[in-house]
Amino acid sequence: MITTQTSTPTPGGAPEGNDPHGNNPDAADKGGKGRRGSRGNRATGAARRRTPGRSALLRDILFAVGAFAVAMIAILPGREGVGTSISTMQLVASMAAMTVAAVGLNLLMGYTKLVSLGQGGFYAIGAYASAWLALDKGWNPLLAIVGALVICGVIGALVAMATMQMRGPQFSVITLVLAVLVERILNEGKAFGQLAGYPNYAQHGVTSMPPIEVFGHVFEPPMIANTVATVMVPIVLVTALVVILARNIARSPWGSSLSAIGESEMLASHLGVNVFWRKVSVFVLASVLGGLGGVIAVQAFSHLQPETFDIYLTITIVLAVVFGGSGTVLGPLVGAVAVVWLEQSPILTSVSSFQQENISETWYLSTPGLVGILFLLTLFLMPRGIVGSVGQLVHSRIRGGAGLAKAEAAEGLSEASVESEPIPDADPETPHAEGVDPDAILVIEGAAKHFGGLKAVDGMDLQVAKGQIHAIIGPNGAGKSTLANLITGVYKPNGGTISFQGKEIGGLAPHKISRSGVARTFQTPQLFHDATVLENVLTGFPDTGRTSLLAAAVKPPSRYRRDAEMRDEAERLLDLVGLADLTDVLAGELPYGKQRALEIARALASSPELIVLDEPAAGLLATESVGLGDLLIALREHGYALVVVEHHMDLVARVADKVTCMDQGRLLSRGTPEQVLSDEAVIAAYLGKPLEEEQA
Ligand SMILES: Nc1ncnc2c1ncn2[C@@H]1O[C@H](COP(=O)(O)OP(=O)(O)OP(=O)(O)O)[C@@H](O)[C@H]1O
Repeated sequence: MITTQTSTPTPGGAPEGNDPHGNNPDAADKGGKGRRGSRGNRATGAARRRTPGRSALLRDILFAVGAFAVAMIAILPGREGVGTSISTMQLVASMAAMTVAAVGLNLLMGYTKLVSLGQGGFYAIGAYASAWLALDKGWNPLLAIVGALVICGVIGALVAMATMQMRGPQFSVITLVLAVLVERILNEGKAFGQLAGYPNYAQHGVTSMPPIEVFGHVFEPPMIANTVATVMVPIVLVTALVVILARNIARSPWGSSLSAIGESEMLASHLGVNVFWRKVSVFVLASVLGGLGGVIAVQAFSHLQPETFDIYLTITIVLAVVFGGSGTVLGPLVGAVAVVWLEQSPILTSVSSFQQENISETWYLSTPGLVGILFLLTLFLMPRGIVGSVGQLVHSRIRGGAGLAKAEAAEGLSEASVESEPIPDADPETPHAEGVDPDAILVIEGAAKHFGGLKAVDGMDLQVAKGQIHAIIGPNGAGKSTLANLITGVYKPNGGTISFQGKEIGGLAPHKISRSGVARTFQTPQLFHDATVLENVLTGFPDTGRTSLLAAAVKPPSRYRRDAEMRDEAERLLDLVGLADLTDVLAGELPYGKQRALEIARALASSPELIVLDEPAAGLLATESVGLGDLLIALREHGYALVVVEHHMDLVARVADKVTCMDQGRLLSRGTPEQVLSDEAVIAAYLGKPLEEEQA
């Protein structure tokens, strides 16, 4: 699910005031000025901006304090260092190792919907590499850990770059093969102690890993009776830190970009996300966290057992994520703790014994089999996992269907809503009211797109100026959507040029075109149905594509400020399109017409210069269509250039400044709505029927 975006520093470290889309503190101030002139609750805008930042900071501090407190409480039983606490501390360490690996996998599988079955492989690489560097290469143990994590990151990057064009089963199978290969190589390769394990007394003449030593302080593992297992302190603190940083990431625009990719890669790229590199980044991050899980295991147990790193390890990590709640912040922690506890609990041992006694001594489901059954039960009975299910229950109790009722009760794209809010100018520096020179910002010359022998677009020209609504009409299959897709980068043209604000954009990736100031809406609204209306708009801000991973994880103070600004701006845009009362309603609960309005609000969040709308009136009621027309006119008056692919001629006749009619990929007619809609050739192209019949 798309999580609420919290504040974000200016992406790429650029000064915030220089954001080309105007989504910066200054822009927020502009919004603030606009609001002062308009409706009632606007006076509280500044107060609202400050409050979310403060409460978010407070929530984050509480979460961090809670995480560190739980971590320290977990190792309290080992504070005396008595022998009986060894097994408890090893259990806690196993939970910590599993949590860290599961947190990494959750970013990949839960948010990005890339189901990797290779996490156990990275766990093994982290474990073996840190042991190998420390023992065979004589590295300082701390440095060996860093080296192991770098190795995991590099291998993760190579695997990611080789597999990121794949999705679904292909990707999963390749990562599964990776996990199997890694296990065989590490367990049987001569350098790593063959089947005897590594490090291992028989093969290497050492009994255990050298413990980490920092400034003369030795971090002892929970292995020796009457010795305090001091390594447990860094283990649980690192685990808590990983959970905190992962929460920051998941709730940042960077995290939203992962959810966007999980929903639809095409949509994510139109939101300005470089999908390939974002997927590579999250895979590398997951690989490093998988490796860190293995490192923790080595530090806690001081040796490696080959049988620990079989394919069952990978399945256990996947189970931890699914059981706890895939795509939730706390799910991997809860799942890891539950699964590790269950595996080592007397319950499963008793069940195994019961099977042996009552079913067969030779055929019975051992722990992996029983955990497998648990996996299946989770998928069938609780697909959202523990945290996801509890969250859903709480959410529905709190909301009590109020959201849906609100969505049903609220008016559509009403005239009042359109007039209520001033819209930010597309470019405040440039005058663009009617009568002002409308220089074309979009210039298409000879554009062509062929699908095999079919010329979907065949030598089209088009010019669209600031503050102009240019409607594209034509019978079904004329090439209108293909032209829209050429402008927004979905297709690379086979010929011709497409320049936007003087720069050639033909053939650029959608995220680059989006970042240059072109937004779009789709024939069928592409929304995050499990996210709220407000969260959907928040994904439209350029931050989704531009926030760095480091900024997302660390969450500097500027993020809180930016978060408040974005929320303020998002609420204003929702007011503009008539959804102000539905901010907390799930997008999937909105009627179709309001989903279209929401898509427009999200498009506006990127502060575009040009918006391409693909059949925005499709599926709208007549009253909604009127409201949509009002909104389009309002957008034009504020300088946006609009390309509207549309079949509804009443809407076209009312709002368009210019109309281009296409047929069989070519220009059929162009002019004012009156000229084009009365053109004999256009009428003939619509099967000889009056245009009203075509749209019916
Ligand atoms: N990805 C594709 N692969 C093959 N052919 C395609 C593809 N996309 C569009 N076409 C074909 O290109 C032609 C133009 O399609 P396009 O969707 O652009 O028309 P349109 O004017 O938008 O039609 P409609 O009004 O029905 O949406 C059609 O013949 C269509 O079948």
